Amino acid sequence: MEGKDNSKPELASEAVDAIEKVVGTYPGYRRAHARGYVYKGVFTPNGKASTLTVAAHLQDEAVPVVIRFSNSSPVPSHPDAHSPVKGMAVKFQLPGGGETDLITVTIPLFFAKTPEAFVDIAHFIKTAKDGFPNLKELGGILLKYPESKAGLQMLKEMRSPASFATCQYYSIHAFYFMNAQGRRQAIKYEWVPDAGLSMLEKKEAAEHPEYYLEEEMEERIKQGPVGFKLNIQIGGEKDPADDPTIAWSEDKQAITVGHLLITDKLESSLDHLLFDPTNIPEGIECSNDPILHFRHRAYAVSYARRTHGQ
Ligand code: HEM
Repeated sequence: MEGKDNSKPELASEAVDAIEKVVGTYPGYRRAHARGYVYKGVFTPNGKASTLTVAAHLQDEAVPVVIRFSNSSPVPSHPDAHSPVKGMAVKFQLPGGGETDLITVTIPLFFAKTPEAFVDIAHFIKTAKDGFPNLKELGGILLKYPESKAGLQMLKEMRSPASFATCQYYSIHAFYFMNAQGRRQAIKYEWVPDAGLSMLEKKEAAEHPEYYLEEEMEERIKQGPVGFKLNIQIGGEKDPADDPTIAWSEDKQAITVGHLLITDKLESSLDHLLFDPTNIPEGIECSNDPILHFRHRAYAVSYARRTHGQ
């Protein structure tokens, strides 16, 4: 796939090495978002995306999905409250065969604009507490990468959620929808929880059991399926499609294109699934965001290591 990621081939391994250098190596685990729980469910599109894209899972047929909720920390034993940013990775089975992935997190911005900046920032981290970088140390980096300020500030202010089911999740990156006439439209994705938003104060989260989010989901699913709306934000002329450090203007209406129901937990958090943000079907294209394309390579490095006993 042609992308705007022109970074040197070895940078993907360097990025994963840099994470391992800060936090250590945990064989068999993902090098980021190490602790996660896998569920299954059904996604039902409502047809509203069909004028914008021919993507098969966004037409009118419900499709099976696998969902992995995760803590963003690269340390699998890290308590839930210590890594407030959460991930939601969804694998859709396409009608007619094949799969596509949509990976989202509870923060709308990323702190690095390029793969080189990500690796440089990772090298800048000299100490970590509980496996997490000391954000105060990152002050110097803002002089070099002023565009990182908004993302780092947001990271600092994040609170842990009451539940994986009470967060809004963002794709951060833009993608292009392509319709039957070949028209291209930049979009971003958001999962909006049926249960509404609910976050915990820092002190409150620290008083919860270490892995309260797994237990909470277990109880919640016993009461019935957990739902999310899939919304798309339509990019305007002033919304950059290739820069993950800049949020799109909030003033436009999101369009709901479908609904997800999560029904059951699947076995094993130490799963061998690979979610790849560039794994997209006909009718969707990656934007030129270099981080988006770089993730394809970095995730392959992490996947190869964790599935080969490293
Ligand atoms: C330079 C930028 C980034 C690097 C180097 C990076 C690195 C990684 C790595 C190594 C993994 C583990 C992959 C695996 O073993 O399967 C991972 C997982 C993940 N990343 Fe990133 N990441 C980056 C940016 C992002 C961004 C912008 C998002 C926002 C959506 C994101 C969200 C996630 C999520 C949700 C997972 C867990 C996926 C799963 O459940 O399998 N990452 N990342």
